[in-house]
Amino acid sequence: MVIAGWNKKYAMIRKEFKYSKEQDKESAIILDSILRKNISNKKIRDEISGKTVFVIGAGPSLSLAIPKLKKFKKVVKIVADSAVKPLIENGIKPNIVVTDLDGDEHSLKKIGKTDSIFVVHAHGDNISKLQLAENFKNCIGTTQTNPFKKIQNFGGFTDGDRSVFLANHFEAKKIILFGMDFGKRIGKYSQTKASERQIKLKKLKRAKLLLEWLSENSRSQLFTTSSQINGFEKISYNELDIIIT
Ligand SMILES: Nc1ncnc2c1ncn2[C@@H]1O[C@H](COP(=O)(O)OP(=O)(O)OP(=O)(O)O)[C@@H](O)[C@H]1O
Ligand SMILES: Nc1nc2c(c(=O)[nH]1)N=C(CO)CN2
Ligand SMILES: [Mg+2]
Repeated sequence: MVIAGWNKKYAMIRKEFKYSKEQDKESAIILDSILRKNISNKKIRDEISGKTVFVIGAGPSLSLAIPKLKKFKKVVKIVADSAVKPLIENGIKPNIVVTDLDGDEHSLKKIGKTDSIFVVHAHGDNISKLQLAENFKNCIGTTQTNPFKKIQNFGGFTDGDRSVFLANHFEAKKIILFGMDFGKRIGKYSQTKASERQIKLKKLKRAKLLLEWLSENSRSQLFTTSSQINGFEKISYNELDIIIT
């Protein structure tokens, strides 16, 4: 089931970014046809339900977070797109990758061969990239329109906030954010082209508002090590040992 109120949020996003519902649907249909061996939700639920999970984005604070993250080998890490590359370069393995396939292709393909679970998002502007999903051993597909066949909708917009909506959907006990700064600076690890900076900043603004909206009804405990988000408790890296228990 789609999170209550999502369709209204999606209508606002379509209006703000001038997206076409028809193209979003078309993309989802193509992804559905590509996902011949999509995995069951049980696998992903087992990773998340009742657990503390980290959601890792590609904001400026990711550089500071990486040395801290190395300590927490056993904590489930849900990693948004461009954050995958710097993490694997530092020996940190994502358990779940949330991507609309515009992160570093080489890193996505490399991790796609392992047992990490991929949550691939189809939208009207990534149709040409969907074929990449064939490289992922464990993969599920998502859309921002209505779910159908193998394609699901857990809510959310950018890869980072969609990771939080995913963790919320599968009832994580605690969700702790890293590299999720939003604000006016795009992180150096983000694969954003110069021509897309303005639109990216607008997307980040929308993503933050969606997380604040989610926090109003979430049953997960929400924390952030990055900049302040209403509804999330701001914590320091020193507090992690206590909070993850
Ligand atoms: N200041 C920031 N700069 C970059 N990413 C950020 C920032 N703050 C939060 N994030 C989160 O990190 C995620 C991963 O960053 P990345 O640059 O890969 O995004 P992206 O792949 O372009 O995202 P999307 O495709 O969803 O727009 C973003 O989806 C966003 O939610
Ligand atoms: N149609 C469309 N949908 C999206 C897009 C986008 O560029 N086009 N980008 C997203 C996150 O970056 C999420 N959803
Ligand atoms: Mg992306």
